[in-house]
Amino acid sequence: MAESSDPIISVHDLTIAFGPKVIQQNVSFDLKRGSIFAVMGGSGCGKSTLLKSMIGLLRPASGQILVEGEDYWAQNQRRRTELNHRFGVLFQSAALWSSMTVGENVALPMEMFTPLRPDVIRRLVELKLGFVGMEHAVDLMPSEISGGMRKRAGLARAIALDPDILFFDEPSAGLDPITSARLDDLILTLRDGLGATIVIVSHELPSLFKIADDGIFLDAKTHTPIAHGAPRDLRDHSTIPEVMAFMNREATVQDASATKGETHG
Ligand SMILES: Nc1ncnc2c1ncn2[C@@H]1O[C@H](COP(=O)(O)OP(=O)(O)OP(=O)(O)O)[C@@H](O)[C@H]1O
Repeated sequence: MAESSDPIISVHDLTIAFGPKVIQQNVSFDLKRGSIFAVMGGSGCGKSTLLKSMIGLLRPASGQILVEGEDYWAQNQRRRTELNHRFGVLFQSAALWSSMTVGENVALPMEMFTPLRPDVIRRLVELKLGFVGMEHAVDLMPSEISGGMRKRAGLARAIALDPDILFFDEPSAGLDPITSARLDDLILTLRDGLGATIVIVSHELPSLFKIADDGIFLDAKTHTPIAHGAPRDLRDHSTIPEVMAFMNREATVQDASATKGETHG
């Protein structure tokens, strides 16, 4: 892990849009090296879309994403692909190839992007699966393992190329609370053990309070971030009604217009 205090990624005045439909604008934040950064906000506010623009799947309408000072979207495709090797991604579904064993899934990025010999790859696959406690599942098919195990296998694949920045989109979706808590511990281990920097999109507030030390809150109504900070700090100290309601799981936003809208009998 580099010792520099410079941000590993800086997002500057980003606008993300689908054609004329602006999803979020004026998005700016620094991703501190070694942090676990939460992208928060209600359904449809643009969390996954922001993630997509950070991992190279969606070109922003304007603004910059600097990866250690290098303007990601100003690079040609070849350079962007090189930068992508620094990124590990785990989507909600874990997205394992169903026709390949767990081990083959983890091996795939190494086969595609490294010149390593098959026996070396096999050893590395065992190491990666060992890291997530899945070494016994190397020869199983994805259909033979549970949802939590699939997530862990997806994690092993996400770290196949030793990325230093990991992106997780709803990693605990569909998991029971205990499996979800174990995944939190694994994410902390990835940060502390491998020195990775992690960006996480999640609605799981207990998980965010436990693991995230920074974040951004995207507002669906105004299409712009309305708060920055660690989820637990936003929960305890934010005075913004939308943020307070979200962080404290309140069904209604406590503001003047909401109170006015209440009817009694
Ligand atoms: N390919 C697309 N074309 C047009 N609009 C899209 C596309 N993908 C997503 N959107 C829209 O962009 C907005 C943001 O979607 P996104 O999936 O990023 O939200 P989210 O905050 O991740 O939501 P959730 O928490 O429900 O997963 C939504 O209004 C969605 O309908």
